[in-house]
Amino acid sequence: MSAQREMKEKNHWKTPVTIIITVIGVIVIVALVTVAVLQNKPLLQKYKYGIVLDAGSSHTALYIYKWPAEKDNNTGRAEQMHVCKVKGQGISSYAANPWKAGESLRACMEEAEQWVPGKRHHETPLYLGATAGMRLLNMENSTASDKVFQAVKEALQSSPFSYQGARILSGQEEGAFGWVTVNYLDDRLKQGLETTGALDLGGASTQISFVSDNFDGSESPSNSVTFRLYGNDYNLYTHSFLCYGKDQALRSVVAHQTQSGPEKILDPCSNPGYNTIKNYSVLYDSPCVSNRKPQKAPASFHLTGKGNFGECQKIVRSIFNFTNCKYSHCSFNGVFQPHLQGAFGAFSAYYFVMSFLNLTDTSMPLETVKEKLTSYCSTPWEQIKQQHRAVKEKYLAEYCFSGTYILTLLTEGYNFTSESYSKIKFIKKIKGSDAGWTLGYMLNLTNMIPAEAPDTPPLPHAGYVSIVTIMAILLFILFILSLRPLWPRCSKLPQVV
Ligand SMILES: Nc1ccn([C@@H]2O[C@H](COP(=O)(O)OP(=O)(O)OP(=O)(O)O)[C@@H](O)[C@H]2O)c(=O)n1
Ligand SMILES: [Ca+2]
Repeated sequence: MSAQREMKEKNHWKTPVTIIITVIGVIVIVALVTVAVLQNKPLLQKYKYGIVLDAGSSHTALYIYKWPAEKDNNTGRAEQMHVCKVKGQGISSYAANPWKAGESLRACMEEAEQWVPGKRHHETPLYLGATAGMRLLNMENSTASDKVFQAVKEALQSSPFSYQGARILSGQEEGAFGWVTVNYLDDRLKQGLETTGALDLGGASTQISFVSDNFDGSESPSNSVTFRLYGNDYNLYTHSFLCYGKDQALRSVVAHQTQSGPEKILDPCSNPGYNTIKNYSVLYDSPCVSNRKPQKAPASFHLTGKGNFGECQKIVRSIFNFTNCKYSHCSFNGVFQPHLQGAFGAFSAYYFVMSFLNLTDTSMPLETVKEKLTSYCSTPWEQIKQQHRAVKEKYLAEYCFSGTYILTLLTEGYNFTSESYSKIKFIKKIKGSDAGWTLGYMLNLTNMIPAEAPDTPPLPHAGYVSIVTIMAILLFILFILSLRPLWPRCSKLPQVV
């Protein structure tokens, strides 16, 4: 008897009504989950591209960036895809042959055509930003600078990309966009984290940019740049020192030693045994030193290395003016600077020089840094050349000066102490992209960093799909239960009390 009842109870699950309900239910669940998955599935990754040419004083580099094409992809970050170093010197060096400045860019422009997919060429923005080399040329000879720009524009316009302009960046822009790059790549902006300061050392100018709690811009408005990024307000302190890039600073240091127009100098910033002949007119052919050209001087002078860090530092110090500060605090040359705050990323020549000298470890006490520089500077030139055969002689000859200059600029110019010095990181790249102003410049011009934080979906995609699936199954079970009165013989089922 009980076996018979059991059979019947089992059989009622096979009645047509229940079978139809089950089939419809399964179809509904499958449909719901499919819609949820398809609707929210990230589309096949497509990329957009952007190109920025960094026309620096010593060289030009072409950067290609790429980022996921979907606008609402909040996880996508623009990243460097490729960099092409333009052969030869910076565009300002072509003042006498402007068309050559345009020609010099062609090889990298052709390389860029290979990197960016053909169908994206016409929609890929192309920018050129020139920095301190062109600022100086523009000051010295604006006609020549205009001609260089004309040649450069023609070369860029003849490419298949969407040319958006070529211009000289102001020092503030150069500093601020370097800061944006560093903090964007570190994801500090999106997450509203404490920001990292940016230290950029170029050939002709140097920039310092950081956020300081006791800087609101009122004391020196020209050093203030404000941003609203991802819903956060930033009041950035930034300053660019023209003529304090490494090449122009070296000019000043040599100019300091040639004020009387001598035929030979014993230079403490060059290694012992280093010998070269320098031309007076070449040395003084820069607005950074031209007003100091000795009245009476031969055509050239002999420079012989002495290799003495202490003496070199004395001369380096002399190119900074530490008197006359009309503000509460100054760095040098009467320029306002608030108290240093937080961590700093130091890139471009800071990195080239300090990595060559094995001095990127900033936990090293400043005294040890000095000792290492003292030892490097006093190493004979022949020995240096033998130890670094792969390094260009031009760079090699300058590392004693460059190391001394960097240490002096940081500790005496910007007032980094042993404690704050340890918060500097000498960096070249962050997550595969070069630190520098170019990425920040492009992000700004393409409006890629929103002022307000984008609305993020409350759930990640997988969580969303799981919840929809569970809900659909629950709804189905409830639906089945609600049909209980229709179940044949259900009323005869034993009641659970
Ligand atoms: N491996 C390298 C590459 C470059 N340099 C030197 O580093 C300095 C700065 O280079 P860079 O940052 O590229 O300067 P620019 O952008 O050309 O100059 P600026 O920003 O002032 O326009 C130059 O003196 C260059 O000779 C170096 O010592 N070692
Ligand atoms: Ca630069």
